[in-house]
Amino acid sequence: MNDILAKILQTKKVEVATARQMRSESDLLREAKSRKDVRGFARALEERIAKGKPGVIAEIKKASPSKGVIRENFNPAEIATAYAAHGAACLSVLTDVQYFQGSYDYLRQARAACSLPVLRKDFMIDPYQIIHARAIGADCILLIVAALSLSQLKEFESLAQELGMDVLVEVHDRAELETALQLNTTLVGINNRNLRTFETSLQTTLDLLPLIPEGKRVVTESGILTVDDVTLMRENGVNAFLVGEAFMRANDPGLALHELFQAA
Ligand SMILES: O=C(O)c1ccccc1NCC(=O)[C@H](O)[C@H](O)COP(=O)(O)O
Repeated sequence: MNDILAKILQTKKVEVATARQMRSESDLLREAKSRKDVRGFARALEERIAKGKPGVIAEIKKASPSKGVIRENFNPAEIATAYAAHGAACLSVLTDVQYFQGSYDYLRQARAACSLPVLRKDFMIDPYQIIHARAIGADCILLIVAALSLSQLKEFESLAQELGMDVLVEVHDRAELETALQLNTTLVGINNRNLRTFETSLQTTLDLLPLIPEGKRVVTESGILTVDDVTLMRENGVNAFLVGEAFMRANDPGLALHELFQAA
């Protein structure tokens, strides 16, 4: 097994320790709290879905551990503008540098280019990163159950919500889902990709769906590549999607979004 997740989490520890030396948490918190520009992430998804449309979280990702470099011609502001013009509800921007070739600046640039709410897609292991997410403009953070204890999940969720952000809690199996359901957030991401083996199957979403209570919003994540994939999910009552690679490989990511979801 290639335990990339363990390696990523180790890198994050070093990253956070270094960042703390450069800037204190209390200083960063002042900046995060002074921003009054949170955009409602969950609300934007719900508004689309209430109109009978799919709620698409369109991802901006240059590279990934499973695929290497996905997109050479990479301009986050242009991509964000194209996604917004073609009906995305929200954006997801990878900010991890080492494994995804992401950047905080990419998040800033994408958010400044449109009015969509933005998910900071990263590996949260420390409150410092959550405060930092808001300081750079994020409207939502990702909490990966496989990476955190229940007490960390609850602490990080509270902090994010205090700062006005939404939380997308991500699971891959039944045990993780049981943990995730102990949080307040309505947004439950089912990652079809096993983060340790990279194996991706939409069956993961279909298997966990019946275990999700009313009031939660399921977001199917990873491996949505074709119109048939979207149709399968919609037929099973899944209305929120997080899609990266299918758009990032296209010449025109906005057009790719339109083509993938126009019939849905
Ligand atoms: O994408 C990877 O290789 C990966 C490896 C390890 C941890 C996370 C990883 N990806 C993050 C994601 O969850 C995806 O970027 C996101 O769900 C979109 O997936 P896709 O549409 O398949 O690009």
